[in-house]
Amino acid sequence: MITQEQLRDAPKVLLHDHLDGGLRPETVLELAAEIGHDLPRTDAAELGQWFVESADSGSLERYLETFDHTVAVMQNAEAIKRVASECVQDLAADGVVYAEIRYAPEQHLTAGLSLEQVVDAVHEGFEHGMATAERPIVARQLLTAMRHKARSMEIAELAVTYRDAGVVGFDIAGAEAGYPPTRHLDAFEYLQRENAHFTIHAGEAFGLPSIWQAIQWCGADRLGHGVRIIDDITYDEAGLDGKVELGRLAAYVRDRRIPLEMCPSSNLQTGAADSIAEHPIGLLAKLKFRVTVNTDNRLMSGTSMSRELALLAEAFDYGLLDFRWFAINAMKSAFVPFDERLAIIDTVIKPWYAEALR
Ligand SMILES: O=c1[nH]cnc2c1ncn2[C@H]1C[C@H](O)[C@@H](CO)O1
Ligand SMILES: [Zn+2]
Repeated sequence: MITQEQLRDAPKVLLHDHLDGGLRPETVLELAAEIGHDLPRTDAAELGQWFVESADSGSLERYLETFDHTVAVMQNAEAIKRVASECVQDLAADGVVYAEIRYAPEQHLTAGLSLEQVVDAVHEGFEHGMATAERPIVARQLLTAMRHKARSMEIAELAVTYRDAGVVGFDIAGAEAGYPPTRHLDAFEYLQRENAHFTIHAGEAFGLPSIWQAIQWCGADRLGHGVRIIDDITYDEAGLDGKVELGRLAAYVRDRRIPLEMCPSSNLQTGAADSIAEHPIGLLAKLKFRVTVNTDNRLMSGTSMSRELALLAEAFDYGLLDFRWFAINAMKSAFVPFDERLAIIDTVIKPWYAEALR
């Protein structure tokens, strides 16, 4: 049995976490009071509960409505810096040693900040967070463009401009149905020409065509969620132990070792999966897809990396060897340069597990 302490201490790698989905409820309250923004609750614990319950909606569109409040309080540089710093501190306290944290700069301009000022504020917040965290952590930014809007090219250029200043990649997010990845093909083609990295939210609220486009048209390095790849896999009722056949797309994803940024709790809330035990991650991990475990939105799901691992351990009987595999999978899939990935694997992840598994 893994103890709570081991779960927290185990070095974890997080590739999919939204900055505007991970605020502390107390911070939302304080920042809202500063700018006179009305919130649905006035007590921190109740507000935290409200986010989880409202996000627990069964649809991605309704889940996303809760972000109106977090985005509203992240419109000035001081607020953004604070949120960014606290995010890094909270992840480090939970044993995350490497994190890529994403947000959409275009959503933080209503009080007059420029896109560059937003990225600078997050950068300063991350630097502060890393310097003050209770454990060592490396935090990097991914810049997201909203898929229903039309600023992806501009945001992709911003990601390239800031590639040596804490930004390691690009992403698109928001409602998936009706907004296919190819809508932003120019941005993805530009990034490929610039030798830049990107991931795409795909196969969460829409199925295989979204995943296929993300990979075969847009050239995504990784898939955000990607749970619906399960629709291209046939397996009998015996499920995990029976006969399994991969379709061409699923085989391609596995053959090419395309990382899946899986977020179990978030998927239950948006209706992408019915329970942790039935979540495709069980079968995908068993079939040795490049599976990684992530939080998506800690505030909306009331979760943390160690909680996600605990839920999986309970459902699939995972132990330290599985956690080690998830951490190494994720670190191999990170967007920082190869030597930096290897250094964290060799000097942080492997030594901790070697000791814990002794
Ligand atoms: O899981 C998600 N799917 C699609 N979009 C998402 C998800 N979680 C957060 N977002 C959106 C809402 C945020 O405001 C935006 C940028 O972080 O990304
Ligand atoms: Zn997400």
